[in-house]
Amino acid sequence: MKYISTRGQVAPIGFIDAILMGLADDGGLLVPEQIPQVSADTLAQWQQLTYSELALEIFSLYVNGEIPREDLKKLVDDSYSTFRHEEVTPVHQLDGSRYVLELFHGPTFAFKDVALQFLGNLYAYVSRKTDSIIHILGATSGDTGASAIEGVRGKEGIRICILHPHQKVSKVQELQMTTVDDANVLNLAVEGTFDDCQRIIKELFADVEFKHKYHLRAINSINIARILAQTVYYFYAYFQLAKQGQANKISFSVPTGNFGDIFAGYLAKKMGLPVHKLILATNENNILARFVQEGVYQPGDFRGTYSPSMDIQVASNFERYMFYLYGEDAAKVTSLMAQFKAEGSIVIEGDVLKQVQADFAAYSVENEECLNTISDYHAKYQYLLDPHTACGAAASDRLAEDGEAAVVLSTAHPAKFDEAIRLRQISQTYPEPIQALFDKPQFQKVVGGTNEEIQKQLESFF
Ligand SMILES: Cc1ncc(COP(=O)(O)O)c(C=O)c1O
Ligand SMILES: N[C@@H](CCOP(=O)(O)O)C(=O)O
Repeated sequence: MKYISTRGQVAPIGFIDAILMGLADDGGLLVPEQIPQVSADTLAQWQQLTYSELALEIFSLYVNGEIPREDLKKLVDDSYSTFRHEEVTPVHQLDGSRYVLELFHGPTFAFKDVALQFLGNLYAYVSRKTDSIIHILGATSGDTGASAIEGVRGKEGIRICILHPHQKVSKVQELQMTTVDDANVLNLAVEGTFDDCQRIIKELFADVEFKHKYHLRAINSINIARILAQTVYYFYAYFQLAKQGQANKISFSVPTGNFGDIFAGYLAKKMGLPVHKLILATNENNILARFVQEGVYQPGDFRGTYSPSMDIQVASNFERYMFYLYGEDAAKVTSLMAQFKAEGSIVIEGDVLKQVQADFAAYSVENEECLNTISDYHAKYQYLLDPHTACGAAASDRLAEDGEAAVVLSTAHPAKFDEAIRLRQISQTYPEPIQALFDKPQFQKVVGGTNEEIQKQLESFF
């Protein structure tokens, strides 16, 4: 298995090189040269596996022997032993057709832990085996940062710098990142939005000389390892429902911002997982929902919402989807991305738009509807949704079809977003690790949003 760039200007590289490269050196995103196909027989065999066993099988398809199987098994076992639930990502049934796939049982109470516990251990492994310097640079709207820091804090040979939008993440998210006192962690609070943070890091990664000089590595979903690790829970959830005889028509509703999580579902489907429908749920920052509905990909005005981790306009993984939508035509992707840079929009129509609408259904959830969904589910199912998951649930309810088993991906624990929950007079008890954060000192630098300023910070930290 080799990895190629969506822009076609990187010679095929192996798994470890792809992880280390992060953003492709030609500015594109890395994808597998061929998507491995999983047969019906293999699916049947995988159905009885534990989460870790399943992850090992799926990763093996992509690692292709570059990491000995026993080492890969240890990496996987170590990564998922930190989860509080023995099933890692359990499926919770709400009623006869509604399910919640709980992805928040990892150390930082968000779905990011599923991939970032693994990627943190993988980086430590690669650093030991290949003597590579690992200097991680990431951007976060709140969850990736906390989770990535947790994955590598205190690890020898690794340093991590995370940019987050100053005062635009929840209090718990901010505390999770900034109360970490390990010397290998630097938190920069940027005066701007998540899109500013993401643009800055992408521009720094695209400066290949700077990237190589400072050994910059990615932990965002531009790194293909993130996507691969996130495919596993789609398979796992499918198997849990199949055991209940619910495998005929399964839809997944995915709270979406950077398009990484739902792209992992798309990849799982391309591998052969029988997914009926992928529902793309956005908040009021609804560029992606508008794209699916109307074929226009064009950022609107930034909206601060109750689901701040999805307050994203320009979605990283959109480019990976374009690559497959246009039949793996790297030249077409390159020209579309150049057009987006120059004109600020991409418009598609006709059969291509029909294909998008066959691949995804989409719905954007307004602030009030998000809160209503939290109240409704709490009253009806005695189940507390976080506001991101509530967007997924609202979209799922809106687009559900008869005879469908509807799985909503629960991407965060409600305790991370108590600001929104309190607006509906619902009180919750914080889990102990979250409560403990409020007594700790914080470490962060507030910085302006210019590349030069960030570059200077990195030069003195790395
Ligand atoms: C809680 C939560 N839900 C949903 C999302 C959106 O996921 P993605 O960016 O992969 O689309 C994020 C951020 O990534 C998040 O932190
Ligand atoms: N919502 C994310 C934004 C970054 O997304 P990623 O999946 O590319 O890391 C966050 O919480 O930081």
